[in-house]
This record gives sequence, structure tokens and C-alpha cells, in this order.
Amino acid sequence: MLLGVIGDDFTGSSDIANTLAKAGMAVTQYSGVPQGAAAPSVEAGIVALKSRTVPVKDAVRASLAALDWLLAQGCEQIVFKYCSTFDSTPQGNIGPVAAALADRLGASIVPVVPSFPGAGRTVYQGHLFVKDTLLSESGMEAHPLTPMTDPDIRRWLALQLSEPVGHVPFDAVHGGAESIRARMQAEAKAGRRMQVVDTVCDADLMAIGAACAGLKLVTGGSGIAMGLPANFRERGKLSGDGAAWRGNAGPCAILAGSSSRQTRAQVARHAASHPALRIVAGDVIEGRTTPEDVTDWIMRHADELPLAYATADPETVRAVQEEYGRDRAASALEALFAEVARQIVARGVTRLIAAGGETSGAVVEGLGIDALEIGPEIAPGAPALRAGDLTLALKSGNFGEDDFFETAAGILGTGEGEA
Ligand SMILES: Nc1ncnc2c1ncn2[C@@H]1O[C@H](COP(=O)(O)OP(=O)(O)OP(=O)(O)O)[C@@H](O)[C@H]1O
Ligand SMILES: O=C(O)[C@@H](O)C(=O)CO
Repeated sequence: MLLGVIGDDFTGSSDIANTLAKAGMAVTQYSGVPQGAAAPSVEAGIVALKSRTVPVKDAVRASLAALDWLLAQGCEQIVFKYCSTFDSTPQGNIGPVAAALADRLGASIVPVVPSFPGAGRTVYQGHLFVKDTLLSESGMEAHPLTPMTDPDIRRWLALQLSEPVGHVPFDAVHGGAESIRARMQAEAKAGRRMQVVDTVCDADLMAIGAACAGLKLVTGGSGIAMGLPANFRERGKLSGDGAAWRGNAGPCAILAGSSSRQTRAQVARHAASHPALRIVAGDVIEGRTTPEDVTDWIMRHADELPLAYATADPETVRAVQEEYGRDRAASALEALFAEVARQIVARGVTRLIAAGGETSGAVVEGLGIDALEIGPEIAPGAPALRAGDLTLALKSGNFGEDDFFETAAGILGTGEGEA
């Protein structure tokens, strides 16, 4: 294994797996830290954690355990993958995890590159934009778990750290790999190893990737992975073998636990022409809606692409959180989706689509999936996946076009992405 990735959630991990697979690496995504050794053919291994919103010390502990495993597999470079909208709170977890990894690796330069221009996320003058709006006006300011109320990533990251945060500004990035490298070294010399890097387009990511050759630790969204495989290819280290991937016939179901803006649009679109079951959070918490209820409903509609969703508007989510507490609401919904996933797969569902990072993490854990093969891309950041006899799509809350669910169901069935 050449490149090791530590992903802070499941959909984010399949996002970067997709980028690395597209760039020609042999990629496997693991659910948590594997017990044994990786297959020798794996060039990029992704350890998908569920560490984005757990307490800081748990996130650090899990990330260091992932690091130890990846280093034991021979990884030369580590990527810490977090969300392209930098999902975190003022306490963490991005800063403390990055600092712990950097300490363990002895990294003196730690690029911080959340940008993912393909999904509309760019960073300019240290500020993160989602398309043409600042992060803090993009809808992310109302995120149920990690409301992003400040678009200045330098300032947000500094709240999470007890060390200064540096910046590699756009003029340095525009100058290409050498100029980026020079600025990174200057920042490090000034005592700033954590360095937010401006990035407005994919060409910037390729230059940043080249500048990161040989660095022990790189952090960011999946965009940072675009330029990294070339460093290994140049040294003749990649096999170039693409993995074969096939789709599944059989019933397909959709579980949406995300209330992000794009998932809301996808749920509305899908529900207009397919069976859709609205799951009310309070009913789940108080035991009025059980996994068996949802499973029975899905299986009754198994041939019609049924959707079961907890997706709600921000006011509804806020009211539920005020009444029951944020964590109680989240864990009740996640436990429900995990159990429903287990039951519907046991009853014959062969294609499963999950919307939301936490939700997908719960689903994968509920199904006891250890490793995922990466298939064709469904949408930027969302590949088709296979685990044993099941094909899956795990979608980040804000990813995918409005018709994502139908598109995903098609690709999970045929095994072929769009040309
Ligand atoms: N109707 C609701 N009431 C209360 N909480 C909700 C409701 N719908 C979703 N949530 C909570 O919001 C959180 C959404 O997390 P999840 O990661 O699945 O989606 P997301 O944040 O939109 O996706 P991503 O992390 O990929 O951006 C979950 O913890 C879920 O339990
Ligand atoms: O980086 C992204 O935007 C996604 O992979 C993700 O992690 C969203 O939760």
C-alpha cells in the first residue's frame, strides 16, 4: 500500500476512494481499522471512520489507530480526509486529529485543502465558498451537527488548535508547484505547519498535489487526492490495473437520513413519482415507529424503488433537537436506519442507497461490512460500491443531482456509469 487515507465519515471516504480510483489507483475502502493485513494489490487503502462528530479524544484515538495500521501496510503518505465544507465545531475534530497525526508522523508541513471545485467548493483568501455563496450562507450554517457559521477556515481551524494557522494564498498557488512548495516551507519556518491552501479550480489541485510529493501528511476534501496518484506514477509505483466491477439485478431501496439541502431536493423529486415513507423522528425516539414497520413497508414496495426518509426542513430538525436533544435524536435515527438496512438486505434487497454521511456510516456498520470495492462514478464524489453480494451507493448529504436516487439505482443495477 502506497497511500493511506483516514476518512472521518463513510460517504466522505467513498468520495475520496472515487477520486483515487478515477486517477488509476487500485483502491479498497475499509469500514474502520481492519483486523488483518491488506491484500497486496491495494495501492490506496481508505480507513473509513465515523469520527466527524464524536468527542475529540475518541476521534483522535480512532485516527491514530488507523494511522498505525496504514503505516504497518507500508504507506508512504497519509491523507486525512474530512468534508469539503470543513464540517466541524469550534472544538474539533479536524484540528486536533490533524495535529495528533502530524505529531505522530513528525510532519512539519500539513496542507489544509478542503476545496472540491467539481462540487462547487473553493477556497479563496482563506474563505470557503459553496458555489457562489460563502460557506456560512450556503445552508451549512444550519447543519444539524456541525453548523458552519464562519467561512474563514483559518479562523475556524485556529479555534480548534493551540498553534497558529498558516495560509498559502492564491498568488502562490497560481505560480505552480514550485511556488506552492516555497510558500509552504516559508510558513513552516515561521512556525505554522497547518496551512490553509487557496484553491479555485482542478488545475490548482493538480499543482498542489505535485507540491505535496513526499509530504508525510496531507489533509483535505477529496479534491486533494486528484494530484497525488501522479506522484506515485512518476516513480513507476502504480500497476495501472483497473478493477472490474459488476452491477446487481434485484430489489433496490433508498434510506435517507440526511436533512441537507440537496438531499431535501432529491427526496422531494423522488417522492413525487415513487412510494415514499416519511419517518418522524419523535415517533422513532418514542418507539411508535420501529425498524420492523419501516422494513415491512419497504418490502411491500420493493419493486418500485421505495424511499424511507427522515429528511426534514431545518425548523423541524431544530424542534426535534430542542425537544429530545441532538445526540438522542441522531442516535435513534441512525439505529433505526442501521437495523432497517440489516433487515431489508436479509429479506432480499440487493441494491441499497443511503443518503447522509452519519446515516451511511450507521448503515454500513449495521450490515457488518468490512471492505468495499469501488465501482463507477454515480455523481461527483459518489461512486457505486460493492460488498459481497450487495451493491451500494453512499451519498453525502449535499452531493448528487436532484435525480440522484434513480440514477444510482440504474448504475447499481447495470454496473455501468454514464459516459
Ligand atoms: N428529521 C430529523 N430530526 C432530527 N434529526 C435529524 C432529522 N433528519 C436528520 N437528522 C439528523 O441529522 C444528521 C444528518 O447526518 P448525516 O451525516 O446522515 O447527513 P448530512 O449531514 O446531511 O450528510 P453529510 O454528513 O454527508 O454532509 C443525523 O445525525 C440525523 O440523525
Ligand atoms: O467532502 C465532501 O464534501 C464529502 O465527501 C463529505 O465528506 C460530505 O459529508
